[in-house]
Amino acid sequence: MDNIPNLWLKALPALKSDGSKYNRGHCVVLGGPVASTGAARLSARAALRIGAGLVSVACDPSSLIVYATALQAVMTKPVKDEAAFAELMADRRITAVLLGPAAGITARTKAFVLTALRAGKACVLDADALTVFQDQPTELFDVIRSPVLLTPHEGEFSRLFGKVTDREGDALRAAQQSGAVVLLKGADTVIAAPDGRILINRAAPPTLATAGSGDVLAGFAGGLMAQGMDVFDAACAAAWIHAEAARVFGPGLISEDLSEAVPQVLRHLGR
Ligand SMILES: NC(=O)C1=CN([C@@H]2O[C@H](COP(=O)(O)OP(=O)(O)OC[C@H]3O[C@@H](n4cnc5c(N)ncnc54)[C@H](OP(=O)(O)O)[C@@H]3O)[C@@H](O)[C@H]2O)[C@@H](O)CC1
Ligand SMILES: Nc1ncnc2c1ncn2[C@@H]1O[C@H](COP(=O)(O)OP(=O)(O)O)[C@@H](O)[C@H]1O
Repeated sequence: MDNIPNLWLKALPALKSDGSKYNRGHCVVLGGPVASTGAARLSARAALRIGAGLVSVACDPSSLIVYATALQAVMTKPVKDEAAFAELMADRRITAVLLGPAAGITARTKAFVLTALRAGKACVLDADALTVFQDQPTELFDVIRSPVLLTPHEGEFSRLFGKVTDREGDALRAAQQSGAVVLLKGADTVIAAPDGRILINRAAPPTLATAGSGDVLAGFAGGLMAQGMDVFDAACAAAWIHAEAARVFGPGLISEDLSEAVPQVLRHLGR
């Protein structure tokens, strides 16, 4: 079935007139090292634009100066090691965590993913947060109990689940195997849930084939999940809004433009 707004529009977070930023959720994005901060910044801005009340980049103290200088509404949380990240994850006001964009294929990234999952957080795992489990994917699947969204492109998908031969069947099998919602990116994006739900986001503009657009998509999903949206609905809404933002912006799109087109897309959706 095609991914159309009527399928998730009622679940899209709506503002309460007497609400505060704390009612809109807090999304934490894991930041990469000092030379690779752009991807997490794109994700964090996307999470904020889609409506999360607070967004923080959790980063190593060695890269703090870059994030702190570059970010404005997005906050920073220095975390020097796994224990500090576990302490951050114990904050019940943090309602979603996004890990992976340019995080690094390192033991630290793997440990932080496992820590967020063991804390029971709603998580979006993208890019390096998937690749770090390529030698033993069951190490990841075994700790998935909370609402989790995996957002691989075909290269990342093949590292965890094997080569893609049938995009819909493979995404569904991956969701059932991992216990997570799987969003398999591509010109047509497949979103599959462990319970058998599956939608295809068709006809996204090819202008999305640009560096960092997947980081923005992960940020949209994380921002929606932080607001309490069901993980499958959040994945479908994020994929649709991502494509629509590209359509609205038109030619010459770079990843930075996607978040800036979100207000227009939300207005058209009646938000
Ligand atoms: N601004 C920033 O800071 C940005 C930082 N970024 C960060 O860079 C890091 C590396 O991420 P990455 O995705 O570029 O590389 P990687 O994980 O090696 O996989 C690529 C290999 O997989 C394969 N492949 C198959 N199908 C594919 C497909 N549909 N789309 C893409 N690849 C596909 C293909 O193999 P081939 O088919 O060529 O043999 C290809 O060689 C990661 O941390 C990411 O977050 C980026 O987000 C960009 C913006
Ligand atoms: N030809 C295309 N047409 C439509 N959408 C595309 C096309 N190529 C890629 N995309 C979309 O662009 C995004 C690319 O994400 P990803 O591969 O993770 O890139 P990055 O790592 O640079 O962020 C995905 O949402 C994917 O579905």
